[in-house]
Amino acid sequence: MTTTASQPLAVAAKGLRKSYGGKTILDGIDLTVPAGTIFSLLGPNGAGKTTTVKILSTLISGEAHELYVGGHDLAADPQAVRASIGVTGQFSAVDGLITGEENMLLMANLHHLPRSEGRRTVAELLERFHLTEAAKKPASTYSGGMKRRLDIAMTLVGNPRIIFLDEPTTGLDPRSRHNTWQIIRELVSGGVTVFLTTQYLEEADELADRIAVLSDGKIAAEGTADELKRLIPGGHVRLRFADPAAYRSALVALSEATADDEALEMQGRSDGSQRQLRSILDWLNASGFALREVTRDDEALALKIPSDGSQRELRSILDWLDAAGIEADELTVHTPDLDDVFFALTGGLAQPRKEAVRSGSLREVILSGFVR
Ligand SMILES: Nc1ncnc2c1ncn2[C@@H]1O[C@H](COP(=O)(O)OP(=O)(O)OP(=O)(O)O)[C@@H](O)[C@H]1O
Repeated sequence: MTTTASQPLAVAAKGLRKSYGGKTILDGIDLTVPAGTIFSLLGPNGAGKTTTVKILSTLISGEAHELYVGGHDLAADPQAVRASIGVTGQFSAVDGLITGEENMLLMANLHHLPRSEGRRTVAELLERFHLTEAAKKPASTYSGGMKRRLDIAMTLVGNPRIIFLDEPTTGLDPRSRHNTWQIIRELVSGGVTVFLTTQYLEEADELADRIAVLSDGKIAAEGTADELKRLIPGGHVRLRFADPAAYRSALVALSEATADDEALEMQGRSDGSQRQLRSILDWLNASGFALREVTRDDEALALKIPSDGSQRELRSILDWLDAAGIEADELTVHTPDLDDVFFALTGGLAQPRKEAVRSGSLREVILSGFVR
């Protein structure tokens, strides 16, 4: 299997391209999926997710500088790739006219499993996917969730090490969706690699070790859910004060830090020591902190400070509070959710922010007369 320095790779693609009639669908994308992990390809309708899955699972051809699946060179040995993967597409492979068990046995035949081994595997999988009771009923009588479970169970008959799940929970109710997530987690804990496409950001957030956002035929961003959330503005640290005096002190400390050194000297302020002010200014410089974007919530006695929530930034905020002798009663880190990331990266409209925080620059705060 292809490996990085640390881990074998289930999928390694470099410069993957696909065009239909002169229209570029995939514009040279790179994908790296370590074995035994869940990788999610996220993108809006028509982004090229299914096309990617189809190429990686040998259903259609694509061009690439390098394309390995399950350690096999896809161009040189597609048969070996097929033997190591399972695919569950958007459109179910389940035949409604025959029973669930018959659907499974058909798959066992397709995989040339000996009869007794086929029966044993099918019985085990039906049991594992809670379909034993319904096994003898026509699949057309199954609910959407049962059909999806049967579909995934059918994919597992050949014991694949890599599974491609193309939008596996589209159209499922929340309970069935959670059941499917549980199944996916169990698969991965058994060592299987899952390559998942989805339009549900929550799904990628829940399941994926790594996420790639596909937009306009390119990977717009890739990383863990947390890394992606830090890529876009919107993250902040919220400081809440129980004591109105402490809240005002924090505002005063910040407001003094907005004034430049000269102005401070001209003001001859006496309620903040030079050392304190210096430490605040140092902190602001060190953290690259955009002071004008601090917002306040007078009712909640809370300040919202833009931050990526990283350890470094949290430390500098705490250092600043210490240096200014201010004690906040609560410090919470808010990162944007994947919805924000998705809209920002795929060019959609940004979601309205969720918190109802009165905003205004600190200068506006001061000018409004709140801090005297
Ligand atoms: N056989 C084909 N011939 C021409 N164009 C195609 C073909 N298959 C896909 N496309 C086009 O390629 C683009 C990507 O399609 P694809 O199905 O990969 O997107 P997707 O990200 O899976 O979208 P969805 O979430 O809607 O399933 C779309 O514009 C689609 O119309």
